[in-house]
Parts: sequence; structure tokens; C-alpha cells
Amino acid sequence: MDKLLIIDDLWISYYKDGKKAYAIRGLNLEVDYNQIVGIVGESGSGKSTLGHAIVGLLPSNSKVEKGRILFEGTDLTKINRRDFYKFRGKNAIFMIFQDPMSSLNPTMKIYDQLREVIQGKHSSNEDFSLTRWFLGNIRKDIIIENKDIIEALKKVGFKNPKEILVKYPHQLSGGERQRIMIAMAYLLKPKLLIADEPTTALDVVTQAQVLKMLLELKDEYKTSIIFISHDITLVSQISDRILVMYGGILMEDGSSEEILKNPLNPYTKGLISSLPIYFKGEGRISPIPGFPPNIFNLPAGCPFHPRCSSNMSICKSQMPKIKKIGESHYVACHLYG
Ligand SMILES: Nc1ncnc2c1ncn2[C@@H]1O[C@H](COP(=O)(O)OP(=O)(O)OP(=O)(O)O)[C@@H](O)[C@H]1O
Repeated sequence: MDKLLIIDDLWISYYKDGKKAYAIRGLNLEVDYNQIVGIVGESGSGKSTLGHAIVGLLPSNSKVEKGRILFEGTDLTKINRRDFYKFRGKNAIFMIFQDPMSSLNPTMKIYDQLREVIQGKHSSNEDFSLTRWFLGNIRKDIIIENKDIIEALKKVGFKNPKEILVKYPHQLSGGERQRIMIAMAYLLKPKLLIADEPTTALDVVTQAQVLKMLLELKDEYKTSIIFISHDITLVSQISDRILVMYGGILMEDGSSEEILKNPLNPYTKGLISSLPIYFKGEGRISPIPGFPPNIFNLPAGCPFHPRCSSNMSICKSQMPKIKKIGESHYVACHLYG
């Protein structure tokens, strides 16, 4: 079957104080139509950089050094920044950020915001629009009726949509703001939604509601979702497949079930055993010792080796290559050949 998204040997660097470092190193990823792919890893593993690269929102001090991001066959790394709007929004790619306040305009009421953000009329505020939801020129092809807006707000659980429409973002709770972002997705019906830690700031009940809405979006509009989170339990609740990242490389890739039941990479095992929900009652919950590396000071070899209890001498000098272990299970670790 044709793939919606193919990322092929992607390398992304950041420049700081005259130095260059890689946040993504040789990443491969495929997303099918109507599939939810979870990307999990600790802070600094490169998850957001990947999301921003897909929507063309990498900061100016970063560069795609190598590789391709093929969205329905078009290489997004070759798209001129000004033309990128064609690939964002309706029927294309949409991104929900961790902090919806950073994507919503604090000076606009929700109604104006839903209309204008969706139609890309952000010319009055260049700064805001360029960094976040600037969809380029006004999208004349996007016709959103008021009844569609009301319908979308109802779908994301607002009982009185008309009351919400006249509010400013600061008059809403974090969960309500995140639901506004999901309502935008309902209106745009993207083929690909990137949700970057969309539930981090929310309580458990609201988190569960947001996950349910994302699943409904997938079921109703066949939207594929890349769900980014540091929380492997959360990711497993929603994803068909999970990719584990560390130090800019892919450590493990497999079906959600396989990754949770049969994790192979010591890093994946560490992520799982540090979660209370998987704690089997023996010994203590064991967080991974140490901290993720700074990309400007990455160790040689496997980036995880300084924190890995199974490390061998080869791990200190050679980066492990990703290998197929099972039907849909891949791992990058010297323990597996
Ligand atoms: N604008 C930037 N300039 C320099 N380095 C950056 C920049 N943005 C990110 N980085 C570095 O790139 C690496 C990957 O960052 P990224 O935000 O993609 O990771 P992440 O897995 O999404 O982490 P988090 O969960 O904290 O958002 C980190 O080491 C980070 O410090």
C-alpha cells in the first residue's frame, strides 16, 4: 500500500555559538494512511525537531542536512518556505503543540481565531503567524460555514459552543484550549496530524478525553496521527505503532503491543520499568540513571551507552544500526548483532 509519509535517512542539525550538532541522525519512518504512530523518548531526543521538520517550522538556526520527507510523494524538504502553506491545514498536515497558548492568538476571540487561522489570514500579525499557524496566503478554497464551527466545537465536547466562540483564549482552561486545537483539526480534516505532547499540561481525566477525541478524528476522517510524548504508557493507549528515539536516533520500532510486551532495547526497557503502571512489585521502580545527553556533547557510539547497564566495549565506539528482529519489530542495539 502507498504510504502517506516516508522519512528517508533524515539528518537535522542546529547551529549554536559557531558550533553544529545533530538533533536527528539518519532517521527512517513510514506512516500509513489511517494509522497512529507514537514517538516516544525523553526530553532532548529529537521528537519535536522531527515534528517541526514535517510541518516546515524548523527554527532559522537549524538545517535539514540530508534526507527526504515525502508527503504523498512530494519531498517537503525541497519546498520553498513560502509555498509550504499548500501542505499545511486542509486535507494536508496540521500540528497541535504542547502549549495551545503558543498557537492561539491571545488578542482574538475564539470565533475569529477559528475562521482566520483556518483560512490563513494572519497577515496582521506576521510574527505570530510565521512562527505558528501561518498557512500562507488566504485559502480561498477553504469554506467554513458557521454551522461547521459549531458542529466541530460540539464534537470536542463543548456543550454551549456559542458561549465559547466569544471568549478569548485566556478565558479558557488548558484542556479547553487544547480542545479548540482539536476542533481546528475537525474543521481542516488533515490527512496527517502531528500532536506534540498535546496532553502534558492536562489532568488525567482531560488527558483521556483528548486521546479519545484524537481516536475519533482518526476513525471519522481517516486522519493519520503522529503522537509525540515522553510517556510510553500514554503513547501505547493510542498508537498502532511506537518508535522510540534517543539522542536523535531510532532505538526501537514496532507495534504498540510488541514494544510493551517484548521491549528489546535497554533504553525502551528503561522507559517502561520506570513507570509505576508496569511495576511488578519486585524491588523498586527503577528510573533510568543519569540524564539524556546534550546534542552538542554527544558520546561516541551508541548515545545511550553511558547510561546502559548492558553496555559492551563496541557500544562506546560504534553506533548501532537498526535491524529487523521480528515481523514488525526493529531494534538498534549491539546486543542484537
Ligand atoms: N533552536 C535550537 N537551537 C539549538 N539546539 C536546539 C534547538 N532546539 C532544540 N535543540 C536541541 O536539539 C535537541 C532535540 O530537541 P527536541 O526539542 O527536538 O527534543 P524533544 O525530544 O522534543 O524534547 P522535549 O520533549 O523536551 O521537547 C535537544 O538537545 C535540544 O537542546
